[in-house]
Amino acid sequence: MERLPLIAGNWKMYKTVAEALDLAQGLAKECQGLGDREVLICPPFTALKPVSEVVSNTSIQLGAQNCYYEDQGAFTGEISPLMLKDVGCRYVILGHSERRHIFGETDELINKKVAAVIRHGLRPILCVGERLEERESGETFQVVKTQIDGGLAGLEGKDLKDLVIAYEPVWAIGTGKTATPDQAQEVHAFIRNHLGELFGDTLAKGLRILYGGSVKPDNIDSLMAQDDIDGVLVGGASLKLESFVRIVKYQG
Ligand SMILES: O=C(CO)COP(=O)(O)O
Repeated sequence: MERLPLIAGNWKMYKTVAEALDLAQGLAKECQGLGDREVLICPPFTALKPVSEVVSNTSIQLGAQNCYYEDQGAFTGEISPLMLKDVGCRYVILGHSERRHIFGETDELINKKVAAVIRHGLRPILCVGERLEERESGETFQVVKTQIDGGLAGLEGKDLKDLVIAYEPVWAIGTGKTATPDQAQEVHAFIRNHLGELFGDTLAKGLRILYGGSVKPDNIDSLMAQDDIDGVLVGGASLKLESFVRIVKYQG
């Protein structure tokens, strides 16, 4: 099944509104006419609305980096899926390893967020990935399986047609150590196979699985050449116009 490649930038806690607008405007110009891939940017909450105005008439999609699972209420400091939709978001990154490990998010909490995002017609990007010590002790597949089973608990195949999974080995994030294309492909194939066991092969073959962790202009082409790598989730290299444009315009 044809899967439209998705090249996503996770801007993390970087960029003022003025800086975000500047980058979004540059990207809008550079990404014209790219019909065979989808480009997504995920700015911080404060820049979503202004950036949305820049990208709304372009092919660039807008996403958020997190959200809460209730629609509204006394949840100081939180943002709901409803609010994200209101400012033009189509995607929401959930369960990023920084949310799991710095902010203590559990599979159970992430599962509630995934369900809420789907309920509102937004597309979740569920992040999974092992830590270095887990890889070294041979637990990679088990960790990834547990995160997928936990994150998708209670959901049915019919809810998941717009689900995106991002495999981001924690040891490769922000470290300059990319998983080799073969290492990434091995885990992506495992994830697709496991999704097939849970929801059937037809669905699993249509879902996009992104790789994240030190994706750069010099490794994008070999990553995208792998059968089960359907796109990337880029941190550091998505913050500069030149490097992100090179990644968006991967050869393959
Ligand atoms: O966490 C990431 C994307 O979500 C990856 O970050 P880096 O590309 O900076 O390693």
